[in-house]
Amino acid sequence: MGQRRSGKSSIQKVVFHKMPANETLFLESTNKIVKEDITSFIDFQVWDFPGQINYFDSAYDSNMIFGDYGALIFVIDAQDDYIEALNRLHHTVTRAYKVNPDLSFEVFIHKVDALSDEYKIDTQRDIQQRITDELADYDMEHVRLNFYLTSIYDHSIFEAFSKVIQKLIPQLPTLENLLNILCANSGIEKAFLFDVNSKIYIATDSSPVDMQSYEICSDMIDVIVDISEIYGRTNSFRDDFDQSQTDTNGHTGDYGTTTETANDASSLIKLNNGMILCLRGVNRFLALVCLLRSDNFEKHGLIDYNFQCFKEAIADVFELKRRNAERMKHERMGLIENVDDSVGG
Ligand SMILES: Nc1nc2c(ncn2[C@@H]2O[C@H](COP(=O)(O)OP(=O)(O)OP(=O)(O)O)[C@@H](O)[C@H]2O)c(=O)[nH]1
Repeated sequence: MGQRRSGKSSIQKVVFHKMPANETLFLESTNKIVKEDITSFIDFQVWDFPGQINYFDSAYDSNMIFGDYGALIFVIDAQDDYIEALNRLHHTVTRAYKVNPDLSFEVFIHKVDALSDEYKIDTQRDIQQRITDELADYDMEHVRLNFYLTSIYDHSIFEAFSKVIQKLIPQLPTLENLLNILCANSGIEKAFLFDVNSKIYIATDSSPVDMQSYEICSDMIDVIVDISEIYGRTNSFRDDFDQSQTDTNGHTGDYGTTTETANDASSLIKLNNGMILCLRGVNRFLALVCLLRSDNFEKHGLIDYNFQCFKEAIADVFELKRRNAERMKHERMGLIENVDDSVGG
């Protein structure tokens, strides 16, 4: 949500449709709610609310708008006067919180590409202060809002979206734990588990994320996708991530003739600062990208073995999730049958 022209549709197009940032200049204003299904390691929907609609109008049902959702992202154009946007944010938060207190509120202070570093920080501080004061005036200081400085012209929008999505993944602590174990036992400096389609990272190990490592790991996905689209046997690494195997060291892998090799996409890039970037396909949607010192890569047999264990553990985590979802579905159906029985009886 957010004011007109604040950049909502651009964010959606850049993150989920790979639209180059400068092409968003030609996007037309959205005039109805656009719902988009994202199919990935978890299935979710992204709704784009047109800025021109006043959804506080009694014609709109608050339960429908704020009801069953995980996160509300409010986009504020930092290059514009944001007082009106803050009023709207305040109304939105107070109304949404009443309907759905579990909703996480995420504020993207957007289009910061044109602002100096100092001005960015001042803007964030000002926005944060104003909205906190306003919420406090309405006895709502306990409602937590998270703030991000974003732009579609750099990686910040992917980083912010990653953090929003991570909060919606119940398995996050398990994934982080697995990454920590993998890093500690393989001499890996930093590891990210990426959703290949959107370049959102769904988990990372607990060492601090420095922007440079994140950017280079995220860029590696683009490089590999591009190379595989040109030289891979399948048409698209992204579409057929589980069927392709690329190796930038010169030899192309044996393309998934068996399911054993199906998820074995792998690639190595040696950087000239003595570090190695390593990508491994984990499943149809996910890839692990890690950064390690070249001396640690000498033990690559160990790394391969550890990685295999990691991959199996990830498969177990998602298999458990699938089985739980199925069990809940059956339980619900059982309940419905019971209700039918009792109604029929
Ligand atoms: N400089 C800069 N411009 C941006 C950024 N994101 C979006 N824009 C521009 O902002 C303008 C409006 O973007 P839209 O995505 O159409 O805005 P919207 O919020 O969806 O607007 P409505 O559909 O009217 O609600 C476009 O010209 C984009 O190119 C950004 O990060 N930086």
